[in-house]
Amino acid sequence: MNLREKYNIPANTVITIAGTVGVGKSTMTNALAQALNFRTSFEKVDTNPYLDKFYDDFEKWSFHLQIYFLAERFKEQKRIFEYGGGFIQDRSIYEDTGIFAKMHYDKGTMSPVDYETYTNLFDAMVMTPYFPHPDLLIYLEGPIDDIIARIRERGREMEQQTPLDYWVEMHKRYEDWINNFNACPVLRLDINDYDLMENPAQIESIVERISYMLQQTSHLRK
Ligand SMILES: Nc1ncnc2c1ncn2[C@@H]1O[C@H](COP(=O)(O)OP(=O)(O)O)[C@@H](O)[C@H]1O
Ligand SMILES: Nc1ncnc2c1ncn2[C@H]1C[C@H](O)[C@@H](COP(=O)(O)O)O1
Repeated sequence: MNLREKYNIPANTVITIAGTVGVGKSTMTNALAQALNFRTSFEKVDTNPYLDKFYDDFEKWSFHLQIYFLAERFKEQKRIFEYGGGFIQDRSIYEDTGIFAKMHYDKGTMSPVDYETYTNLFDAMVMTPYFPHPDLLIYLEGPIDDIIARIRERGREMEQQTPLDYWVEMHKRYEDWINNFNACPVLRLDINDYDLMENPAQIESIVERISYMLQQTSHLRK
């Protein structure tokens, strides 16, 4: 019996993993997908044609990058729907607008007119009754110093050149964002309470908590 069956997790469940850059979303996505025998939906960083340019010049490329991410995530949403669920998704679509687009607008690196065009498009595509929300959002959180250490350790060139203030600001915004998030149920995990790299078997206790949350919120999906 696999963990999905053991903990009664429906085969069509869709779980999205949220949290700031470097917190461990991809690592968690892989571990959970393997434990539950689910498919994965990843952000494609290496093939993103705007990401490097964006880190070089936020002002010039913010709008292009947000439109690109929106299109990519929407295509992934369609793929998940077509398979009938059973997915772990690395990063939620809600973070694009709630964190990234808003932060760049507030900081002046996305113009008001671009921000309005983007949020209008986002709301028309996503915040409608026709858009299926995930069954659960797992929010990964932890101290900023640990997260910066992970960004360094991963070593993506464009992220190394970005001022530390950028990650600090993002970390703060994430805390405010998650405290007000209500598009779907949320399970919060502190990265210092588990270590999937040192101890992969800990995934079972996370699956158990997921199962509990899904049972507590099952009335919302009927
Ligand atoms: N439990 C952990 N302990 C130490 N390092 C970790 C842990 N989980 C992830 N990492 C490392 O942190 C970095 C960022 O993790 P990643 O899963 O790519 O984050 P994200 O997808 O949120 O950006 C990677 O180098 C990864 O190997
Ligand atoms: N919507 C976004 N706007 C700007 N930058 C973004 C957005 N979504 C992801 N990113 C960046 C942040 C990281 O450099 C990479 C991948 O994110 P990660 O959290 O490491 O999976 O893309």
